[in-house]
Amino acid sequence: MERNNLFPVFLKLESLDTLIVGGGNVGLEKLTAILKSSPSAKVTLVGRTIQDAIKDVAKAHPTVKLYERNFKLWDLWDKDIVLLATDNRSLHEAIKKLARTRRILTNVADTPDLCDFYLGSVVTKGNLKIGVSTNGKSPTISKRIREYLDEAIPDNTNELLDNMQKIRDQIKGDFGQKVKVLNEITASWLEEAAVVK
Ligand SMILES: C[C@@]1(CC(=O)O)C2=NC(=C\c3[nH]c(c(CCC(=O)O)c3CC(=O)O)Cc3[nH]c(c(CC(=O)O)c3CCC(=O)O)/C=C3\N/C(=C\2)[C@@H](CCC(=O)O)[C@]3(C)CC(=O)O)/[C@H]1CCC(=O)O
Ligand SMILES: NC(=O)c1ccc[n+]([C@@H]2O[C@H](COP(=O)([O-])OP(=O)(O)OC[C@H]3O[C@@H](n4cnc5c(N)ncnc54)[C@H](O)[C@@H]3O)[C@@H](O)[C@H]2O)c1
Repeated sequence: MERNNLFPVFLKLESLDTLIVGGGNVGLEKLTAILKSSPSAKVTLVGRTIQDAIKDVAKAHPTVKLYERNFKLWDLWDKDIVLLATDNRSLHEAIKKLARTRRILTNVADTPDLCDFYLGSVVTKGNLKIGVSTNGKSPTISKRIREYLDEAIPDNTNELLDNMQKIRDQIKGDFGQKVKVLNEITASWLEEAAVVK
């Protein structure tokens, strides 16, 4: 069976610098996806033209900066992550090459072959976050799995995490003992979840 070899990570976009090139529908989609998970992400968006909807989003998010002009080489200089969302494929190929020489991780809209990483569908319940990837096979199925998990995972999951954190801070003893206790008290949670299922 084929398998998904992508390595998932959860980025702290408040302390990284992200560049989006393109101020159209796809630029808006990428910006919205980022801010939904990370409302204080530091994002610079450069677009020859920028949709009003993007301008509205930027007004509500002070960490988003907009530049209504063509992409310039120096836009890459202080960036960690780049998302390309223009309607110009050869521009995307050229920027991707430049970004690679600077070791900047790049996502290229509609061009999985040029992507260093993909965005995923995201389920969030308080501190719990689940990222879904179909390896680029079907973004629609990613979305459906997100909807399924969103329904299936109880809204009070964050209380469970808060309680576990308290218990984790209170348990004394060596590391091995602590891990044993934490596993024992959560074993029943898994059984209960199985019963509900
Ligand atoms: C998760 C999400 C995040 C986001 O981007 O916001 C995302 N796509 C979403 C939705 C979505 N995108 C598209 C449709 C229309 C139906 C369809 O085409 O299938 C729908 C569904 C809808 O909107 O209902 C069009 C599309 N997308 C890609 C291509 C190109 C290609 O596959 O070649 C085309 C064809 C364009 C064309 O043909 O013109 C490629 C990618 N899209 C990915 C992510 C990456 C793989 C994720 C994975 O592994 O599953 C990857 C590889 C790159 C990337 O973008 O990082 C978001 C779900 C949000 C949610 O949870 O609601
Ligand atoms: N809109 C969608 O949902 C969708 C779906 C599938 C595929 N696509 C494809 O994705 C691409 C982008 O789609 P879109 O709807 O966002 O297009 P769009 O025309 O709305 O936006 C393109 C953006 O790129 C900007 N741009 C072009 N050249 C630039 C440059 N040199 N520097 C800076 N900005 C520049 C434009 O000013 C504009 O803001 C297209 O190739 C489209 O075919 C879009």
